[in-house]
Order: sequence, then structure tokens, then C-alpha cells
Amino acid sequence: MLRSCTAGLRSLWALRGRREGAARLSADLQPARRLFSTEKAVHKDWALPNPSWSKDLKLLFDQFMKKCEDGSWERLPSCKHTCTYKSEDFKTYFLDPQLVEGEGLSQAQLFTRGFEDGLGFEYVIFNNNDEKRTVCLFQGGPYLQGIPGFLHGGAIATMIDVAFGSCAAISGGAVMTANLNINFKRPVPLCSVVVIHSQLDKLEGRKLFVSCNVRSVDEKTLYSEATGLFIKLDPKKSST
Ligand SMILES: CCCCCCCCCCCC(=O)SCCNC(=O)CCNC(=O)[C@H](O)C(C)(C)COP(=O)(O)OP(=O)(O)OC[C@H]1O[C@@H](n2cnc3c(N)ncnc32)[C@H](O)[C@@H]1OP(=O)(O)O
Repeated sequence: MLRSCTAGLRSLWALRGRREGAARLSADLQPARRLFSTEKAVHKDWALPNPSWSKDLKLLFDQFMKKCEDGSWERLPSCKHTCTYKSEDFKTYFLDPQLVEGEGLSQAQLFTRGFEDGLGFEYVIFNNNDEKRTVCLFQGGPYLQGIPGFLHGGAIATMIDVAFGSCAAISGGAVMTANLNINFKRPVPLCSVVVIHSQLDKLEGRKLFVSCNVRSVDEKTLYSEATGLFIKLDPKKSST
């Protein structure tokens, strides 16, 4: 597996130059635009296949895109740089956009999208609004190694947080993670694909309780289980 990772790396570096090519603007941003849309110019959508995606990831992606056809599922687009969220709640809570764009923070980008294609987090999230659940297809690249040959636990936690965040945001709008509990049951092989099934279990005032499991593509291996608490931001409060 490590050998195939190295070979993959070589081809990934070869692909680097192509990366900033024409933006893969999706024709199917769908209703998720409500939460994730941008007011600024054009943001590339990273939740789409690129040449680093394995056969497993592409296959699963295609299966879920099929499920999107009847509208029961939607693919959530994902941008790398600051999205201008439509929710007014974000504006009261987060830093002044002028500060964010100022010196030092001008390079800010979403943690999970800060790697070259295939080296870090490759993922796409699908949402089923009626069932209040999401499915995240995740391929963890070679820069996410912990124990040799396996994904770092922090990388798994990060991906779970993102999957949870999306699941909670669909119902809660502007949310933040208050609590994450993860049971790591089996190590995840580096460069493999896992499926994170998240669901909203309970909504209690501003509190959104979510849970997930992380499984292999064939569903035979349960890698992790987690629960999370997300809090819908109070527009009357600020973060400082
Ligand atoms: C579209 C985007 C897509 C996004 C797609 C990408 C997703 C990226 C996901 C990354 C997400 C992050 O990294 S977020 C970054 C990591 N998280 C943080 O930095 C959060 C830091 N914490 C905070 O800022 C704050 O504590 C908040 C916002 C979480 C909550 O503060 P608050 O708004 O003042 O709320 P507060 O009154 O304290 O609490 C409200 C209720 O929740 C309960 N509560 C609060 N915290 C906890 C807790 N840890 N455990 C149990 N219960 C808690 C309180 O008891 C209360 O219950 P009751 O009295 O009402 O019963």
C-alpha cells in the first residue's frame, strides 16, 4: 500500500501544474447554495473528482450523484477560501471581514482544503435533508499519516468534525462545535477510502446533537464512532 502511495505521490506532483486550471464550477450546486453560496466572484468547488481520487472514491461518488437525481440527496459544494455565508448570524459572530482579508489572514483557507490534490483531505459530502443525515466520502492522503501506514487520529477527528458541522449546519445554520467524542476502533489505512455516516439525533433549543460512524467502503470494518454537540450561534453574542 505504501508503494502505491509513493507512486501516487509521483503522479500527484506531475498533476500539480494542472490544479489551478479552469475552475470546476459545478452545474449542480443545488439547494445547498442556501448555506454555502458565495457573493464574491467565483469560488472553485473542491468537492468534485480530481485525478488523485481512487477508483473506490469515484465509484461511490457516482453512486451518490445518481441518488441526487430525484432530489432526495444533494451534493454539498466546498470552497477553499472564505465563503461569504448568507446567514446573518455569521456576521455578528465572526471577525470583521476587513480584518480577515487584512495582512496575516489574507492566506486564510479552510484547513481541510489546504493541501495539494491527493496529499491531504479528499472528500465530498452528500446531504439527505428529509432524513437529517449526511454521508461523507473521504480519502485521507499521505500527508495525513500518524502511525506509519495509517491515518493520524487528528485527521480522522477533523474529517468527523467537518462532516458533523455540515450535518448540523443544514438544520441549525451557523453552528460551532462545542463537544466531540470519538472512539477509534480500528486504524484507517493511509490512502484508503472511508465513509462517514452522520445524523442529527436531537435538536434542543440551540443545541444540535449528532452522531456518526466511520466505515470501510464494503461496510465490513467499523473504524470509528463519534458523537458531537454543535451550538447554533446566538446573533446577539460575539466570539470575543
Ligand atoms: C455552513 C458551515 C459549513 C461548515 C463546513 C465546514 C465545517 C467545519 C467544521 C469546523 C468546526 C469548528 O472547527 S468550530 C471550532 C471549534 N469550536 C470552537 O472554537 C467553539 C468554542 N466555543 C464557543 O465559541 C462557545 O462555547 C459556543 C459558541 C460553542 C457556545 O457559546 P454560546 O453561544 O455562548 O452558548 P452557551 O450559552 O454557552 O451554551 C448554549 C447551550 O449549550 C450548552 N453547552 C455549550 N457548550 C457545551 C459543551 N461543551 N458541552 C455541553 N453543553 C454545552 C450550554 O450548557 C447551554 O445549554 P442550555 O443552558 O441552553 O441547556
